[in-house]
Amino acid sequence: MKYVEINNLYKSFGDSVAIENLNLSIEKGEIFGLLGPNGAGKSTTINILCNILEKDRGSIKIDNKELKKNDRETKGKLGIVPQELAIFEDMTALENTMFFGSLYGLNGKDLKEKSLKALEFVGLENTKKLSKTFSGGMKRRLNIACGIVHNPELLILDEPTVGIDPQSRNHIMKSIKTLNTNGCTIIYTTHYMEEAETLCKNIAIIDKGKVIAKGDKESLKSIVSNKNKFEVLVDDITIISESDLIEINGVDSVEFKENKIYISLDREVSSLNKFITYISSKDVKILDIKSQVLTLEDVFLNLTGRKLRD
Ligand SMILES: Nc1ncnc2c1ncn2[C@@H]1O[C@H](COP(=O)(O)OP(=O)(O)OP(=O)(O)O)[C@@H](O)[C@H]1O
Repeated sequence: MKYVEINNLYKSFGDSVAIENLNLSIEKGEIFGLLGPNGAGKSTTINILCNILEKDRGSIKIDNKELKKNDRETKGKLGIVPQELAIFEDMTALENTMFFGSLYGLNGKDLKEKSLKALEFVGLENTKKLSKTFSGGMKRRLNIACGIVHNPELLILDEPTVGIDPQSRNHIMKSIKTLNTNGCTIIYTTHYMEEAETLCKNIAIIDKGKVIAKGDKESLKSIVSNKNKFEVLVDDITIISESDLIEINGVDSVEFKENKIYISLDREVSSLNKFITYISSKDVKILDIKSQVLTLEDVFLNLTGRKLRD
């Protein structure tokens, strides 16, 4: 079931077009990745989704309802974790989450309980200090707690891991997975393709305000190639026959160099197992396998001639 439907969304700032007839649909319960380089239009798209910015034209439906200004019911279903930290530095973590919870209409015991739960979720439940004393990663985690305090059905995260240490990054990635497992639909914008690969099932790659490719990871990669390539180091290559290998279903090409086999396999056929079984049957030891599996970076490079990150 579709939870978010964006049709022909258009937004310009003066002469500069930020979003040009963007179409996206996001399924209920998925983590959807919006991947693109700086200036691609990710923040503009999600700021329109959250009613922070007004669109020029196009339509947005959330949970089958056209998004309108000041729609309290839809607002209550959304949680936003903005790219710029939206926390009050002179308040504690709990004061922050309680403030944001109250904006969503929570109050009394419910507000305190949900605020504490959100802090526990991001691992900040025992922090009593003012937020200005927090590390960058802790501030980012608090930013997330403020966005989830009211248990949103749809959580939109705008580059939530920019400029933080690997430990906080891992914590955030894990939290997002758990939120999703608990039923929250998530839109995750990033220019880190590794994050999109790890978290998201479906991804839209945007560039210069346009969707240049969308689909699940495998279909995006098949834009570039439908082959996976491996470099396999063996202890004795002389026992192996190139013609036997090429006979294996799904093997596209084979090349021998010194004690290495360079093999290209059809992505749709699981032939790696058969290849390994063949090598083992010859009593040859595999010393190392290096995968040259395609990444979303390759897809972006192929489509635009540029890298995601300069
Ligand atoms: N308030 C604004 N006024 C003028 N131009 C803007 C404004 N906001 C965004 N833009 C322009 O719109 C385009 C899309 O910007 P946007 O911030 O949506 O990109 P992004 O993909 O989120 O990039 P980043 O990762 O750098 O935030 C850019 O060319 C940007 O300069």
